[in-house]
Order: sequence, then structure tokens, then C-alpha cells
Amino acid sequence: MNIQQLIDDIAADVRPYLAQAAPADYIPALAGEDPQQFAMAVATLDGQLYATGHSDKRFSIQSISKAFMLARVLAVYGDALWQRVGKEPSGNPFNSLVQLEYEQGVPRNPFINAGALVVTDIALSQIGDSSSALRDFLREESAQPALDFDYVIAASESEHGHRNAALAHFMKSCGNLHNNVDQVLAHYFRACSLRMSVTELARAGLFLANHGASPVSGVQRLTRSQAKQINAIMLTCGTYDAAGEFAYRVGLPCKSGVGGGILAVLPGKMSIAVWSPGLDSRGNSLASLEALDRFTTRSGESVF
Ligand SMILES: NC(=O)CC[C@H](N)C(=O)O
Repeated sequence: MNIQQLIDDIAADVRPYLAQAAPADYIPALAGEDPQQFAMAVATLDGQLYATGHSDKRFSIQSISKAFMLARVLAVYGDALWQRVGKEPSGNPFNSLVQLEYEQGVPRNPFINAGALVVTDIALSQIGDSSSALRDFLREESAQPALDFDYVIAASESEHGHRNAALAHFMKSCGNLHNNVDQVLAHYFRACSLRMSVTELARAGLFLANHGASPVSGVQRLTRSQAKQINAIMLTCGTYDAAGEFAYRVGLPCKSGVGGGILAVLPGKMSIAVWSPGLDSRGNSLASLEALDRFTTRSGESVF
């Protein structure tokens, strides 16, 4: 398979979709991204890196940070995590409040916002400065020491983050947040604001493709079994209430973010990152989904 040719063709094919979607506007600092941008990168376990489009442009990774934060917390805290958050698909939007009250403040999974707030809370208790630890982790895993937060985006989200604050306060009232609510929210928003390019993201995802062992840093980040667990949760919950459609069309564990990025993992082979800021109605990048669908369909590669 000629991966470079394939992703160049895909970049051309998805161009019509770029005009059909708009960036997230509930975080005002994200709304200004030009929706005509598209980038895709593939990092393989045999050390190759392929890229097309605006592949050096850094964007806000938003909820893709949830996959890395979960990896950090699972590594240090282990299965005790699952007493505080579930691992079932929610079937609801990522910022939904309604299920949380029925289920006594225990979020369905770590990839909806409520679940990520709990994971952040555990990270604060176990690791300390959870957002800086995540930034340092991603600097190592992308071999890019200059990666950083976007403080403007973090502040914009903090100012408008009333839903996340509602989720966090509700969970605090149920006893499922142990740290100060404002502190948890600040670390969560900062982690979401991290800026990375698709090439950096594809490289950073390689430890998930390589059964927990990072070919970039040389560190065993997760056990083989934990890497399988995270990939499984990405497949079933990583794209919220579109996880069924992603499994059907793409057939890879994926984690999306409202910045327009999606990280996809083909265990044993490669990590793929796609970015285009325009979102569909469920908060996933429209062109990135189209690109991943074409990638697995044309290459015949998927977990199925
Ligand atoms: N799906 C997302 O990327 C959501 C992340 C965003 N920071 C939020 O909390 O709303």
C-alpha cells in the first residue's frame, strides 16, 4: 500500500466537505478557525511518517486529551479507576447532564466530559499537577519539547464553561470529585487547550498502537492489557453518540475533539491523526470522519 498516495488522494476527495461544516462556537476562541483547513498524518510502527495538507499547523486537541489523560491515570491508579467512572457508551452528547443524575454522579465512561472530569480529579490526587504532567507526557511522546497549552482557549472555555461547571458541581455533591471543583475545571480546560499538529498527534498515539510500549520515548507506558482496554473504550465511546457510526464506517478506535481533530489507532500497525475544524451535529469533525472512512475502506485495514 502506498500510504502517501492514499492520503494525498483522500485530502483531495474530502475537499467538498470542508465547506459543509463550521467550527465549534460554544468555545468562542475556537470559532475563528478557518474551516477550509485539512490535514492528515500516519505514523507507522516501522518508523515511517506520512503527512498531507496543513500537517504542521497546531490546533487545539480538546477531547483527544481525554485519551492521554486516561492512559496516565490507568497507568498509576489501575483498575480502582472503574469504581469512579464506568466504561459503557453513553449514547448521549459529550456534555449531557441528564444521565448523570439518574446514575448518582458516576459518569458512563471516561470520554464524556463528566468522566474526564473524574479522571482529572484522580490525576490531581495521584499525580499532582495533572495538566502539566499531561503536557510533559505529550512533549515526550511527540518528541516536541515546545508543545504547550493555549491559554487564550483555556480562558475562553473557562469563561463559557457553565455546563462543565454544572457537571463538576453535581459530581462533587455526590462525593465523586475529591478536589476543589474550580481546580479540577482549570486543569481539565488547560489539558483540552493543548495545541498539537497531526504529525505530533500521530506520533504521540504510537504507544496505543504498540500495545503500550512507546517507540518514540522507549518507555512502556501501559501494560499490553491496559493498551487494549483504552483502545476498546476509544472504539465504543471515543466519538460519543456517533461511536456506532464510527465503528461501522471507520472500524478503528478513535478519539475526537471539538477542535476538529481525531486520533485513530490500528493496533500492531499505525496511528493516524486527522484534522479539519468543521464539525458535524455530534461534535466530530465532518471531513476527518470522511477521511478515516476512505482510509480504512480503500486500504482494507481496520480492527475488523
Ligand atoms: N468534545 C470535546 O472536545 C469537548 C471538550 C471541550 N473542552 C468541552 O469540555 O466542552
